[in-house]
Amino acid sequence: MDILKTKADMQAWSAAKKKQGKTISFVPTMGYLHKGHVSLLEIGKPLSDELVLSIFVNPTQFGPNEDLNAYPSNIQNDLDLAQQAGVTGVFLPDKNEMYGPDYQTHVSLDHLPQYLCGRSRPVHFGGVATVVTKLFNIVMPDVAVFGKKDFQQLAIIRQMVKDLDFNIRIIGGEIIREEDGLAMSSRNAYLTSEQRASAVCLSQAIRLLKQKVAQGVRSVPDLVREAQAFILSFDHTRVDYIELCHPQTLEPVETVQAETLVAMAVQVGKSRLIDNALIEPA
Ligand SMILES: Nc1ncnc2c1ncn2[C@@H]1O[C@H](COP(=O)(O)OP(=O)(O)OP(=O)(O)O)[C@@H](O)[C@H]1O
Ligand SMILES: CC(C)(CO)[C@@H](O)C(=O)[O-]
Ligand code: BAL
Repeated sequence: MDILKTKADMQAWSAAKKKQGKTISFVPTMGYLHKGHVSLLEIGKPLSDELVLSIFVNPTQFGPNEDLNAYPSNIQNDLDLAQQAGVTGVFLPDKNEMYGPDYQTHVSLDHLPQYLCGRSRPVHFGGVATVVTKLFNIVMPDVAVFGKKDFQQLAIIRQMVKDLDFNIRIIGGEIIREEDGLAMSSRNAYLTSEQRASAVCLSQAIRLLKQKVAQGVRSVPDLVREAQAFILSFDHTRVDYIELCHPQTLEPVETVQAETLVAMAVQVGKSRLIDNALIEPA
């Protein structure tokens, strides 16, 4: 497994592989790897000859009051997991390597970032679109794998790849969960044991909403009210949003008539946790 710390080294590595006729799968991450990340590596591995993992905590996708400086890190453990998963190249740049002092170009999308997480994280998706564009140009993958836990991020990347004509196949990996249903996340590391017990409220609220829809409830305000009350019955929780929306446009819906995305963000202690699922009315 090769570790590449500069853009030039990474580009040269990928160019050399391509010259040998090899294809490249790519999994971008911010590190502190867990089984969710490993599942994306497992998806990417059989699809190409080479498997590249990037680890970069991208400062431009964090707002001023977010957890950039507290973001967890354990590079040695990440490298061990990467090796076990068959990664052949790790891109591990630092902040100055990615953004020089005169950096001034940003990628933005008109609509998709306005919904869901974009409302409370106004700079987030511009930062993601910009860094993923840079990572695609540096790693030059044939295939890139993103998790469905960040459903809106995946939708934005797909749109960006289409709009900007990247010749990269984008694959979405299913959400990997703890035994009690909590979606795995690097931010689960911030939870105290009491908060960890409350964190199950997101996946349980999704289950509740699925049950209500199966019972025939169709009114989104009613569904959201029920889910909100359920989540607030757990200690240490604050609802950022619970929304039901169109799975492609992410526009809010008023009634559940067709396949609908339910997405939520809940602050549990210091962790802002997200979860989502598709609901199909019977
Ligand atoms: N539980 C999960 N199941 C599947 N994919 C996941 C899961 N958690 C994260 N991913 C995916 O891993 C990739 C890298 O995400 P990232 O490094 O931000 O991890 P994270 O655990 O989501 O961290 P955070 O706590 O910042 O949300 C993204 O494509 C993300 O959607
Ligand atoms: C895609 C990504 C690596 C860009 O920094 C990040 O948003 C993430 O880990 O999901
Ligand atoms: N997985 C999304 C990265 C972030 O929350 O900044």
